[in-house]
Amino acid sequence: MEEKRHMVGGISRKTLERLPVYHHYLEQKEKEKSETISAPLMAADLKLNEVQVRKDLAMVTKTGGKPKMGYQIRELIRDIEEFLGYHNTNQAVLVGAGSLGKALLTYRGFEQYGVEIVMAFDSDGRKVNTKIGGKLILPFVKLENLCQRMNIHIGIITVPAHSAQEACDHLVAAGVKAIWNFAPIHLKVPGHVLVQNENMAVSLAALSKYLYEAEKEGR
Ligand SMILES: NC(=O)c1ccc[n+]([C@@H]2O[C@H](COP(=O)([O-])OP(=O)(O)OC[C@H]3O[C@@H](n4cnc5c(N)ncnc54)[C@H](O)[C@@H]3O)[C@@H](O)[C@H]2O)c1
Repeated sequence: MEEKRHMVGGISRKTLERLPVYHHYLEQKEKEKSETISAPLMAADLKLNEVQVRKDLAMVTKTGGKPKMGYQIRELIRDIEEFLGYHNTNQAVLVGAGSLGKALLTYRGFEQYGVEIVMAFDSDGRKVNTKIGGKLILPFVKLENLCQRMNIHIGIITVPAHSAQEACDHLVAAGVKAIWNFAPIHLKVPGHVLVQNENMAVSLAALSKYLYEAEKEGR
């Protein structure tokens, strides 16, 4: 079961998490007017293992790299987008239109990754029927019915930790299959539902530890 949680559609989460990194890097290279890229250069720039990069790219691209020339950047970008489903737009709803929810609702970049937040739900009557980033905030009690009717498959949780499981249960009951969770809590979901946790504390802990070690070593 634990093993299954590390896999998404037969691919390891770690691999899946590297693909958007490659995508972003390649877009940057394209902006700099590069047309081709080699696996060793990508690996060195991204501080990754070269064999790993080659393996990941072999999984997403049909064309493969050419000796000396490497990969065509445009083709590689297109292949990664196709692999990750960036071209199929999935509608998402957000639960909890507070500070973080507001930031996500006003961010325009998610559509590039195939996700469109269509509306939000909140239990605070003062927020209901207002709009944030052009998206309507609806009463939490309407979540199940509306998500079911609209066939929504992605739910974003930005409520306080103590309300997150409740929000999650309603999303799952409404037919949501993938949850992007920002609340610092482990959510219990049925086996067919994928939870992607965004835990900023983990990233901050890594930064703190790095600085602590660097100070100890006098770097
Ligand atoms: N703000 C950040 O930068 C940040 C960063 C990392 C993680 N988080 C996490 O994200 C979550 C939200 O943080 P925030 O700072 O935006 O909080 P917030 O208090 O500003 O917003 C929470 C919102 O959720 C609503 N809400 C509460 N219970 C609800 C329920 N049962 N159903 C529907 N709506 C409900 C509230 O009315 C409020 O609008 C928290 O779990 C927090 O730990 C926040």
